[in-house]
Amino acid sequence: MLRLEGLSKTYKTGDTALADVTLEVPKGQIMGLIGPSGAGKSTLIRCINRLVEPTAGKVMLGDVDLAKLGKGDLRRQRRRIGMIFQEYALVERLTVMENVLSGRLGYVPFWRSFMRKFPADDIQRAYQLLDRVGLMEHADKRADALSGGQRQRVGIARALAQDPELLLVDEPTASLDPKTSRQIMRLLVEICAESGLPAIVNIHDVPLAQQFMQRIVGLRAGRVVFDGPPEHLTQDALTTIYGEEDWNAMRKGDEEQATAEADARDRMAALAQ
Ligand SMILES: Nc1ncnc2c1ncn2[C@@H]1O[C@H](COP(=O)(O)OP(=O)(O)OP(=O)(O)O)[C@@H](O)[C@H]1O
Repeated sequence: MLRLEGLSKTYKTGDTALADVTLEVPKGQIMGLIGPSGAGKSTLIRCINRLVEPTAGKVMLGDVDLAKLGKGDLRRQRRRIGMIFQEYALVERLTVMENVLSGRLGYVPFWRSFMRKFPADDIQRAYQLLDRVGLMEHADKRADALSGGQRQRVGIARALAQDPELLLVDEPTASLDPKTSRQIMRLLVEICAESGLPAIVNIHDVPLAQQFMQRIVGLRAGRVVFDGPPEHLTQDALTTIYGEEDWNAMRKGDEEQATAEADARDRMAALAQ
């Protein structure tokens, strides 16, 4: 379980990116983080793994306050947090299997990782994970030979290989088409439910968040202005999060995109006949 208590961040420039955020993500819950550009979503995720140093507050992962740790302890504790990124962050010239095994690097001694000698248990687990994300037959391919959706599946398997207690997911579908985005979201939701992992997903796409997240937290100017299930995310709530003008513009953009997708589908269907 993750608990943030009074988490705040003011950058040296004087920008207050997070102001007194308190929330809890229980085991197995997948929480979507939404909000306009500059609301503090990335800062929140980065304060949890301390890529950004919080100005105040606690980041409790189980009994440990990550915000308090010195460098050595932090390095060890970071193993407990799996990260999944928008741009996948794979090593392109390594195989899918090697990329998944790299999730174990925090656990194996340096010489073993240097020689790429991973324990048999790690290799067996990596195969299980590849099977789980539907990439078993691609294990020996180089990462740069995969599609975007397949790369993100590798990213998910690598994060899980770490045996994390928390997943932090930063715009996992921003580089993917709508259908692949939904497949990736479904996979993430299933995995969190199966393994009891709590997850925070930074997500720009509101309809996608509404479709897949069990809980949505809306940030505006560094503060939590909405926290509830997707069905409570009414037009009023969205206006509170995004502001009247921005929300209308976003909605219009979504409608245009949906019309364009439907149009493309119709044309493909006509061509197929
Ligand atoms: N390194 C930095 N130095 C100074 N200010 C920063 C830094 N990073 C972010 N900020 C500021 O903190 C605020 C929150 O930024 P953050 O990137 O967390 O928002 P976000 O919700 O993730 O935005 P986006 O959706 O555009 O990625 C913004 O006002 C931003 O200008």
